[in-house]
Amino acid sequence: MSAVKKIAVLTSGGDSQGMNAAVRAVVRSAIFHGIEVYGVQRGYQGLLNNDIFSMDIRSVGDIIQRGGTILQSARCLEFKTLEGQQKGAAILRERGIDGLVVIGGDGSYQGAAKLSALGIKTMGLPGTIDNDISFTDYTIGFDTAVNVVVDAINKLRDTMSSHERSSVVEVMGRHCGDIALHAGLASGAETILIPEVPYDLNEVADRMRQNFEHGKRHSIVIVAEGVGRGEDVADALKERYPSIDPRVTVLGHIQRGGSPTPFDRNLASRLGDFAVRKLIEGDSNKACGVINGQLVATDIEKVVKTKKDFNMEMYELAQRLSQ
Ligand SMILES: Nc1ncnc2c1ncn2[C@@H]1O[C@H](COP(=O)(O)OP(=O)(O)O)[C@@H](O)[C@H]1O
Ligand SMILES: O=P(O)(O)OC[C@H]1O[C@](O)(COP(=O)(O)O)[C@@H](O)[C@@H]1O
Ligand SMILES: [Mg+2]
Repeated sequence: MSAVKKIAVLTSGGDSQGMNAAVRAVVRSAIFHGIEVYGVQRGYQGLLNNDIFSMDIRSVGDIIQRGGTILQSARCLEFKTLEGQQKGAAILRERGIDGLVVIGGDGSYQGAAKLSALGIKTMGLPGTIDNDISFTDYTIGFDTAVNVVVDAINKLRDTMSSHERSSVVEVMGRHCGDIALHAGLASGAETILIPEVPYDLNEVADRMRQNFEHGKRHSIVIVAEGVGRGEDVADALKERYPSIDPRVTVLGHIQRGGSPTPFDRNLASRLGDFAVRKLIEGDSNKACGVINGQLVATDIEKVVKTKKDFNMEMYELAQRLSQ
């Protein structure tokens, strides 16, 4: 006997590649288990607007390969208030919807926790490119975003080496350096500036000068947006070492677009199905993730309170290899 009869799914916060694959998995897994499933348009904003529609097997056809989210996403201030949350829970209850899968980041998770306290069974799926969610090794969209960054840096390397120039590349990651770190190691960047590790621009400039003196004619500096603007880092480096004259590239929202990698599609598919099975078992207020390849469900409060471990070993390796 399933603990839920009708469930809904929404995507919220910054979108990420693979959200569609997750929506597809939720819808098809629910239908497979004989549960009715609804889509909520535009995250919590759509919930408050009662923008909810019935979904079937075909409504998620031909989306596994598409970036963005067919359900669209939004940020909704009203939902941060108790009145907003009560209104959302009442709308779901009136429709007989007793379970909700929320695909989003830490903010969206907190909304899911509030709904759970109001009697709606909720499951969170980590949909964000930042990889800033604890109790999961990876978030849906992170792998694709890293691929976008590495692809861009490959292109930059071509022109930078032709002109013996340095490049400062600003990447996303509001409070988390994972995109910068993973893309930095994979693309052989000389310098990776991230919020988790303090840095000294004098040292960075000195290192670039030493490298130049030892025959290195171009270099890549990756700056996670959580550290500051790439433009400011470039100005500061030029001030300290005028002959560098770096060019700045801000990758911006390009990193949130494009077809999800097979890794992200598979992660999303596994997590979407897992969330539905957890709801069927009667579980609620959980964040679904994958740790060492195993699917796990952790209390949302614990997840939002815990800062994700930073991989210092990987950071040090990137430094050692980029002499
Ligand atoms: N503390 C909270 N309580 C209830 N809802 C919240 C809370 N924080 C965020 N939300 C909802 O989740 C939405 C997305 O959160 P946000 O932090 O912008 O993105 P993300 O989920 O990607 O971290 C917010 O616009 C809001 O509607
Ligand atoms: O889409 P916006 O509002 O410009 O937000 C940009 C932010 O969203 C992200 O892409 C993803 O962050 P969230 O998952 O928390 O929404 C960050 O890397 C970036 O700082
Ligand atoms: Mg967030």
